[in-house]
Amino acid sequence: MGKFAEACRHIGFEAMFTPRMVIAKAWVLKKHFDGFPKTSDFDLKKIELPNLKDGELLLESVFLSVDPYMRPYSQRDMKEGDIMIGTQVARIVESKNPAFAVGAFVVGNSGWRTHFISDGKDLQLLPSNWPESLPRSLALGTVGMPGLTAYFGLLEVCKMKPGEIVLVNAAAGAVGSVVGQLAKIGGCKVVGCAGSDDKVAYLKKIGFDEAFNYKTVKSLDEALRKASPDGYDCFFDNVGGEFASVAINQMKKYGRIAVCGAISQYNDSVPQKGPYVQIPMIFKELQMEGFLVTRWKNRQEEGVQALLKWVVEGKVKCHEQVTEGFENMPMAFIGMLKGENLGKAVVKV
Ligand SMILES: NC(=O)C1=CN([C@@H]2O[C@H](COP(=O)(O)OP(=O)(O)OC[C@H]3O[C@@H](n4cnc5c(N)ncnc54)[C@H](OP(=O)(O)O)[C@@H]3O)[C@@H](O)[C@H]2O)C=CC1
Ligand SMILES: CCCCCCCCC/C=C/C=O
Repeated sequence: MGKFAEACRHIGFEAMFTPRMVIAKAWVLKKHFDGFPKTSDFDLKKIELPNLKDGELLLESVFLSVDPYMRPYSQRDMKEGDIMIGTQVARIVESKNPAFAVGAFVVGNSGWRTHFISDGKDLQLLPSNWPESLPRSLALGTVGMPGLTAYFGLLEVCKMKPGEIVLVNAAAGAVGSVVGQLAKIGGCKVVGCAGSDDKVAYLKKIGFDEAFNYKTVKSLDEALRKASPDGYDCFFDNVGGEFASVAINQMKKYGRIAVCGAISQYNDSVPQKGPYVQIPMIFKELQMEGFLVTRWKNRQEEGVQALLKWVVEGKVKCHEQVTEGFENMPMAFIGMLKGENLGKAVVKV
């Protein structure tokens, strides 16, 4: 070590001159899921990160998202040994890119990792008007991808109009809880279904007109009819399968169904066979449209600003299920698929 570096070490400036070695932790898909994911399907790896090149930045994940799409995505698009796909809120800890300052927070799509290097192209800075008091984790939930799914799904796919009746399932989750609240803001009557009495109580607290526990009702058909004897104009379907097959028969004429998710089918090893949709589609003249939130990438700013405003004004309430510790990511993911979350499931590193 040279005299200058030695002197720096003594006065604590060593880190300024010694390139820091960062070991990132990452969760990989060890084995393709067979049915419901198990913790043994994941492996925790350590990866040594190289020094930054010009234009690059080093980021540290602060919150990571666990989302249902990861389950079908892993089956279709991942190989065993790949790092789990996912989004995080991350802090910039080192920067050789003038567009990104150290200390700023971004949303990244770098998978289940504690640290990563980026050239900035795939990063989204948190909006500059993000209030200091608002948890940054909301950028993964109500003011992020799930909130945008609710926003564009309701406006562009369901085409909801004031006075209409909206049905949403998985209603106490990240997408569903925003769907219900936006439909209320839009002047609709909202019916929500969720898988526990606590979730049902939460839905009523945040303004749903009717809510019931789909796991304990004697007949789903009767419960839907009781909640809205006139039927439904819009059905925001997060669940698919049996629920959707029953609900389609209670759509009003010219009703619109937004096929957002099919979580009841994601863990099936053998595809479900169900009743077919053609008869109600024809005689009720329904519209049923599948969508991915990414369709509205070019309107992301509009959606984020609208959601942020409603959250700041207190018109949209948020709840998060926060799991502490990066090592608990698989557990948080599995828990969310089992319905253990109220609101958005996130992991705090
Ligand atoms: N099309 C798109 O672009 C997008 C689609 N999605 C989809 O939206 C849906 C909701 O996602 P998100 O809000 O993030 O997740 P949630 O926060 O709603 O969490 C998932 C919830 O699904 C419910 N659930 C799990 N298994 C079943 C089942 N067999 N039957 C009924 N409900 C079940 C559970 O709630 P409960 O206790 O009520 O059963 C669980 O809490 C998912 O299907 C997801 O794939 C999400 C984002 C974008
Ligand atoms: C890691 C980047 C992926 C972010 C895109 C998320 C798109 C979600 C589409 C969801 C479909 C069904 O759940």
